Amino acid sequence: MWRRQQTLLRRLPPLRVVAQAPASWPACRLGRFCGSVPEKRKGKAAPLQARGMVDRFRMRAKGGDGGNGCVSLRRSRSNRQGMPDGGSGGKGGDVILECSRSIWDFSGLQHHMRGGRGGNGVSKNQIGTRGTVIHLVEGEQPSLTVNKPTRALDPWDIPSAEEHSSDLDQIVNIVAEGFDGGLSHRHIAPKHNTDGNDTVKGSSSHSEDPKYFHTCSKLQFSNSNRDVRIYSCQEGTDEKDQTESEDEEFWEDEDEFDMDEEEEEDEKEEQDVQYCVAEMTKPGQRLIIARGGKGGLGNAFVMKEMRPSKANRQEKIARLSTGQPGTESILILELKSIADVGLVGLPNAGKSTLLSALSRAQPEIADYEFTTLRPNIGSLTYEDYFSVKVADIPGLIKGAHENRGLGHAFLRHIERTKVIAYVLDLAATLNGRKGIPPWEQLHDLVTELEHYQKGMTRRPSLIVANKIDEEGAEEMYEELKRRVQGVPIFPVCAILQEGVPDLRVGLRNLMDDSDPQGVDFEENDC
Ligand SMILES: Nc1nc2c(ncn2[C@@H]2O[C@H](COP(=O)(O)OP(=O)(O)OP(=O)(O)O)[C@@H](O)[C@H]2O)c(=O)[nH]1
Repeated sequence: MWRRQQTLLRRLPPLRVVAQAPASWPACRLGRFCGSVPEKRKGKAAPLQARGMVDRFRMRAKGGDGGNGCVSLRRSRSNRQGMPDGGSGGKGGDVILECSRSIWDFSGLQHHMRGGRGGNGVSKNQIGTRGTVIHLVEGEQPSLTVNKPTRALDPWDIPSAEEHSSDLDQIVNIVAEGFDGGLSHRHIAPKHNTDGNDTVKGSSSHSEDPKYFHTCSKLQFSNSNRDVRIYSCQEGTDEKDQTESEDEEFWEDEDEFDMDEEEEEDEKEEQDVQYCVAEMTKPGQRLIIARGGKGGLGNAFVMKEMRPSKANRQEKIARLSTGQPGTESILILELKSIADVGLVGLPNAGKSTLLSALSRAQPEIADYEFTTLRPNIGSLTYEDYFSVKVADIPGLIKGAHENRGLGHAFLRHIERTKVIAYVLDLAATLNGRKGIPPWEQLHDLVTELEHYQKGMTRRPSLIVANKIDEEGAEEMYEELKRRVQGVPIFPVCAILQEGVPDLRVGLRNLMDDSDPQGVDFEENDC
């Protein structure tokens, strides 16, 4: 078994952890293709992948095939004909998706996941042995108890843009709770999550059974505060040669399922995707994404339990001894932040500076556009220990919905925020700069958000009029107040942290506010 693990390890590339990773990636949305594997299309690289962060990922999972039952006779002096003693084959391994705090993004994930094949039955009534594991991260130790959340790597510990989390997130061990996402089965009912916290619930599955995880090593590719880990476990050790050849076939498909092609294929197949079939938001949640096939029956079992007639005995034994194939599914994994407040602004407006002023986050700040290439999340804690998560997403530009700039790629991270804070640069047109006036910035931002999701701008919002320290900014601020109504406007100098305490109060008020309130400004004003 050890040799086999080594073989598999060699074949799998080591998993990477993205060191400069965002802190909080709570929800993972899964979509399942109900159609067949898409036709190969060569071409452009996926834009997000090119930028380093993988927050959308397509993968194919295949449960391990069940091992074959053994046909064997034990002969003795007293029984020359022999007694059937062939053991049944082991069940193929399931491929399980697990939500974990230590995953940053999908960059360490394999596009193909396959559960191990169940071991073939052997003579003397032994069933296929249990326990071969596919490791996803090099160097992790096998664990006997994986049915609880693990904290192998705390995202807050990784030096990057995120700060130390002060909120005491409850680590809820939902542990599968009979969690059968049913993804590996024929029918999947789309799940509509309303509160962003619920998850798929279902009937019982193996994952409840501690036995099932026996000798299953959990190893993770990593992501975040809420994240996803995939591992595969197997009941039954297979016979080396047989499995290896099957594995090779599976990995060979990799070319046909190339990462570069996936993003563009997504567009083509939009109509085939069942969106949001499951959401994983709490550490420890597990989802079986492909089930291992049942093992074939050994002749000892068939003879004892089924007592086939002499006439069809051989045929029946042969038929029942074949292990069943594992199921297969193709999924899209998508990361979504669950921040409370989303900072939205044009590039260079000072969002990252503001995030670092509001919280202890230390995102990259520079005097050029698109410094922020991935969302950063900071935690804002009040005196009464009320905590608010603030997400700073890469700058939006006009036409983002037509995929200009970083496009809509990151907007999904603020899709669930309760409050939107529009960060406007008061100094964009001052001192000879050729920027956009703040009210036009706001107009562009609102337009882009509405393009992304209708009604998005109706949620509680405020405006951060940043760079009030610049010469002429006061006048711009007055003009902005005149043109924009309906939302509070906070003059701020993020760099000197001026106006930040008031802004904190304003954000808190909006968090407590139950009445939706959006930006309201005269069209002809902008
Ligand atoms: N004068 C002044 N400059 C500021 C203020 N806040 C931010 N800046 C500067 O504005 C520039 C852009 O700041 P960032 O925080 O990187 O802006 P951003 O919106 O995150 O930019 P992107 O990453 O491109 O989206 C930096 O040079 C900051 O020093 C402010 O209150 N006053």
